[in-house]
Amino acid sequence: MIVQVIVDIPAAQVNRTFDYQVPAKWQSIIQLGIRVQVPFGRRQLLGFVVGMDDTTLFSGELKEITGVLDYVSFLNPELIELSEYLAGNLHAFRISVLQAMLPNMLKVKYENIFIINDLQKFQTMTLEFAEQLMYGPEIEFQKLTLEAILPGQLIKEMIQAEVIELEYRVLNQTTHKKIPYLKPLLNFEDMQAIVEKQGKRSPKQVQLLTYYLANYPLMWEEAPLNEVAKRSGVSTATIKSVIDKGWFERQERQVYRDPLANQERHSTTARALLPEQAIAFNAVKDAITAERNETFLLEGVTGSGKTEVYLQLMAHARQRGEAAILLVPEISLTPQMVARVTERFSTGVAVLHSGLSTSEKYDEWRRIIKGEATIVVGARSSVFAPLDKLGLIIIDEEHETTYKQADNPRYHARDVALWRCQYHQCPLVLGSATPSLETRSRAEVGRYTLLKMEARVNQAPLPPVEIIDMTQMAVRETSNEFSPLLKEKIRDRLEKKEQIVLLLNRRGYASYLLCRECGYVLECPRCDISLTYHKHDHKMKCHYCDFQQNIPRNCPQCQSTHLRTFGLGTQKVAETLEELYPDARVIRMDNDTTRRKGQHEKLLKQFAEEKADILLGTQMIAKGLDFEKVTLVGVINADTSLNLPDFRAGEKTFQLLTQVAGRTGRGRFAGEVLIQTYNPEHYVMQFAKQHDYEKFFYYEMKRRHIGNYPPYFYTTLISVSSKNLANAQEKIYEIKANIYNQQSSNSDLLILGPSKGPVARINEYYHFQLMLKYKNKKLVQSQLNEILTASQQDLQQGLRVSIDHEPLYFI
Ligand SMILES: Nc1ncnc2c1ncn2[C@@H]1O[C@H](COP(=O)(O)OP(=O)(O)OP(=O)(O)O)[C@@H](O)[C@H]1O
Ligand SMILES: [Zn+2]
Ligand SMILES: [Zn+2]
Repeated sequence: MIVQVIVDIPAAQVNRTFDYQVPAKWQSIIQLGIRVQVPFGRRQLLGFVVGMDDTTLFSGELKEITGVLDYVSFLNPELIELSEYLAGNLHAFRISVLQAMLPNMLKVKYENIFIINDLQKFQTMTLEFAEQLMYGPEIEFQKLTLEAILPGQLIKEMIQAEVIELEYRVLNQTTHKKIPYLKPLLNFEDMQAIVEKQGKRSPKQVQLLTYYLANYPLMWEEAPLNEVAKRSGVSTATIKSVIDKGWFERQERQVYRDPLANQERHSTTARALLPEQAIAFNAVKDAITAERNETFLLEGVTGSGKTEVYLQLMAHARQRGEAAILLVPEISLTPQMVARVTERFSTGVAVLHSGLSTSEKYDEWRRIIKGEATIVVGARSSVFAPLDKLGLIIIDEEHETTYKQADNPRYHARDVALWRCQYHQCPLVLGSATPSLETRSRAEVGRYTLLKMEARVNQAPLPPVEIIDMTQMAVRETSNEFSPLLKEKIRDRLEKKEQIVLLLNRRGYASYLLCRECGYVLECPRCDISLTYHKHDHKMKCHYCDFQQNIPRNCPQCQSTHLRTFGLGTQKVAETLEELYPDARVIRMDNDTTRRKGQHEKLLKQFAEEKADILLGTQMIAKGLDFEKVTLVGVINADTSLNLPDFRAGEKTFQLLTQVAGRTGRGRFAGEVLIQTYNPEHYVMQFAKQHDYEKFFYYEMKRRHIGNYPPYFYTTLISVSSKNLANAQEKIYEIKANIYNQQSSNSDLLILGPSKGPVARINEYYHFQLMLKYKNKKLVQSQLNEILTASQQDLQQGLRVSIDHEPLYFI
């Protein structure tokens, strides 16, 4: 048997498969996607099995693999095929793509252990090898495989029969969580007899036995020890004493860590769909039933009930025995969405997100692999969930930039989903109130099917939006950030005991330190950008490289003591609110207050329970929230994100404003929105005022057409960075010249730059970039391949070269 292996080094020379022989002892356990150890030159490397065959095209003598690392594969044949497609399409190394598909667990250091679940069976099955075999309740993986004491086939059989189980153990932490269980060893009559005999002695033990007798036969099998203690009202010491007496037995049981354990769950059932919901539901349902690969854009205004449509579609797929993936932008920001899914489906849901510990995440993946979870909810990387029978993928808030990975491999979850749905011949649903221009324009030309939901579930109109012209305000004298109208409306809602959401647009915005004498702005010594003031620890920090320093007493340039912080932070706004409305209860939500795990959920829960009047936050409060009592939304500064050097600045600002405006008027109470801006006439403000995504879309499309931007052109950003300014500069010009030489007379390829990145120097690295815009992917294919191939060599010369297709971030 011959295996094709991708070795674990991201480099052009090894960006292909290598063939190896498999010794007989391992042949029965080789599967696609498992990791093996192979000799490579003088080294031993890790690699992934991506193909199996009986023959090879290699003419020399093949080497043999030297070890097997997995018995369970986290990659199925589909994902292996996908990795090849993605690597080619993204100009990334195949190994980087494979790595991105795996749960983090397999990327950290770990040891492999077999747990023996059934000692008796294990002993019987391994009888003939008993002499060589040393083991306790666990057995080292190495013993069984690398030293090949047991035949692979036997190991496989024992795994299948669940006699043994493979566990990856990170450092010293157990991955399978165990909890103690208690099991009575006495029967009913014996227990009764003991209680009678004991009389007044050992009252606590009697209390425990009486509890068992009273609840017979409940919990007599075995029950969690802590639960027994709690219910019967005895201490764990008492339980220990009855175990010592031989009346009870203590057992260890493996449990899956439940990431949702601390949330209350009510169960819900499908609601009767409203007419627009029903039309959308039926269209997608038909595609699921017909096993048709069709992509739908579900363009539904905020509060139109998209989630209910998702839930019923997932239920339909499950009924047919198929799995479904629901992608959300960021799980910690959308606890309500996760709750809705788990409330609807009581079992078989896996929730994956970055907030989970490595082990928790691993548990969830194992449930997916074993087919125990067929509905997967998660952020970007969940699109790789190894489900075998996919019936549906849904991407909620499809316009969100978090769906694109910011570093290598720079994949977009939407492209991955398109590929997987085609593979499985199933539909893809892209949902949003404000779709990305790319998606909406594909619906325009019929490549995607457009489904619209224009009415809100509560049958109420979208809330009226008022634009407040901040240039008209006597700003200099009013010392705060609130216009008189916004102040008045806040007071009004506080009096009525209704709730308020206030957005501070922090995108592209920070507070900095300025000398009022000479105008000096404190900058990062390693990056060409000003340092940001952090109030909570009173430090100046760089947002690019983590540099930090104390606030200087004197200006480094003129020694003056007149240094002042400028700019608006949530902390400062919260202070102003406190001055203006001393009795109002304010929740502040930003990176500082939500750093700790679970903090998002906690703050949102407080707000939901009306333990606060005002929710003040950055963009993290803009989406997904569904609170009936919110009747006022205020945007404190709408403009900051408009001024970014990014052709999508208008689109992103419009999406943000529309999403946050949608947080009000969702229930029985009417809502209202105030947007403070210094650009009241700007088209983004005007269309946001009208809640008119469609008009915005056509207008923005015209601008993109004139500027030759996506979706009319494909874009690729090539960046070069180096500590040496001249080298970086030289390299970027060389790349440009190469592309230009081969394509000089082509009007379908435009090259912008080279230019310095928006921040010219980050962490001592100088950045230069080149933007390619083209109509046909073939135009640049070979040049991009060349750049990738050379990148390893460049790296050795201190040059980092990267290729980013359809960049969403400009750094
Ligand atoms: N068919 C229905 N009957 C009754 N209530 C419904 C129905 N569908 C949805 N709802 C309720 O309407 C509210 C709004 O729905 P949902 O949050 O799904 O809207 P959405 O379109 O996802 O909004 P957004 O884009 O603003 O997050 C929710 O409270 C939901 O429970
Ligand atoms: Zn810095
Ligand atoms: Zn100064």
